[in-house]
Amino acid sequence: EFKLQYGAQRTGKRTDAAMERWRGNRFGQFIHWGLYAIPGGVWNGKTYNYAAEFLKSSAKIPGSTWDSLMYQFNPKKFSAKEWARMAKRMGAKYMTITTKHHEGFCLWPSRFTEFNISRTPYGKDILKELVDAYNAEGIDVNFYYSVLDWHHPDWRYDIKSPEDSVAFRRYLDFAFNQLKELATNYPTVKAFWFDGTWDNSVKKNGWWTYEVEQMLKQVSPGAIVNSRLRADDRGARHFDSNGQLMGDYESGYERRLPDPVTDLKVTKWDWEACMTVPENQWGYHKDWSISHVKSPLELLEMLVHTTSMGGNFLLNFGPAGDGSIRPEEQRIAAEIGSWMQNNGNVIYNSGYAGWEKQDWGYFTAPSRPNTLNMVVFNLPVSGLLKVKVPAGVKISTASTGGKKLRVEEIAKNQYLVHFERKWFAMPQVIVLETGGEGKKGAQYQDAKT
Ligand SMILES: C[C@@H]1N[C@@H](C(=O)NCc2ccccc2)[C@H](O)[C@@H]1O
Repeated sequence: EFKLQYGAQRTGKRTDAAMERWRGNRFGQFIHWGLYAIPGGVWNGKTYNYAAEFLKSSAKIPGSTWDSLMYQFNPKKFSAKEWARMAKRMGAKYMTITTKHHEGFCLWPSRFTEFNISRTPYGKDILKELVDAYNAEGIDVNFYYSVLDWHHPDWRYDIKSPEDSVAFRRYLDFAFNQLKELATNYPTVKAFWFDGTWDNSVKKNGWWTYEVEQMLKQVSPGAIVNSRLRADDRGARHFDSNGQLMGDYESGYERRLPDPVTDLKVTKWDWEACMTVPENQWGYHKDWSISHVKSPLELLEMLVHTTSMGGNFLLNFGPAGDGSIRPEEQRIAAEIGSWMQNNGNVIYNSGYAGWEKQDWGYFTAPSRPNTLNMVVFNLPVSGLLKVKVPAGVKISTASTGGKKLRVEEIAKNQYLVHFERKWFAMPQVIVLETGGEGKKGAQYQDAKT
């Protein structure tokens, strides 16, 4: 056990109302929008296949050239209300917006840098427009903030000299002031999503990450911060040197999900997975033919998978430089939304059931006791869905769309749900009621081998 000043401030899940709301929201929309959306992965006629929000580094563009994109930022097709309505139809309960990405450009009129929205032809406070439009639709707004900042002269990747130390301290003060500005000026914001904290410079200043968490929770009571913000006294990140999760939820699942059989440890804490639609594009890229583009159904399965393991799913949208949402993303919002319309109850306020994963799909546990949801993605040719229950649990009924299905107890703590449907276009939901008595005197004799 290490004695830590800047380690985890709490063990176990937060149980306050703000965290229960964040947890119950389950499904969020990530939005990556900044100057990188203007070139969209193409520079001087050349398409760069790397993530579009890194075009500055992948195309080796000088800072002054990149920064002058600010004078072109004038999204004629931007409508915060339209974006919010689309997110509502998709069934997102929260939205996380990049206030400042690695490029350092601020979507709000920050008084701590000129490199912000007020200096663009657009001029208006995009952050305020988005917060107001999404909140008006009943969707919570969270702020993404990159500590890594390619624009700020005092940013350092490591601290190798007294000069680095002095400069980086100025940078940390700048970032602290920006964060306090964000928490103060946008009081309805619920959570802060930190990124760009993997460099040695931040790892050597774990105290600052602790101070930021404390300040945000003072300025904005109930505020939620992700584990990615935090480094402890010894530079350990996400989990402190004693193995305790820092921040309020684990944010290490980026473009990957925990395995439902081998990674069950994640069910012990709150966590969120964030996901791109292409293989690796967060900002708008003009050419999505360069990688696999996930279908609405692939993404819907990831949402259900995440809920089944007690996590939140943050699905990314990368609006174009003109403020339009590309057709692929519109279709994803519409198709996921059509399923969520009728089945959102298996996602919202639902989580890990603690039952053994089966091949046909995922269990989710609603807040209502003695009921469980089966979300079926893969129908076995037998039409028989295997369910193994924890010792002593009995299944009394199974129904889909209000229609009863035959439930057959076939061995100790094992049932088959008869689901004779031969084909379906969207995942099917079966509701299980538990309780009651199993077969009287049922003898399931273990074989002698
Ligand atoms: C949530 C995602 N995190 C950012 C990311 O992958 N940064 C890693 C990175 C930072 C700098 C150069 C290469 C790669 C992405 O741009 C997204 O914002």
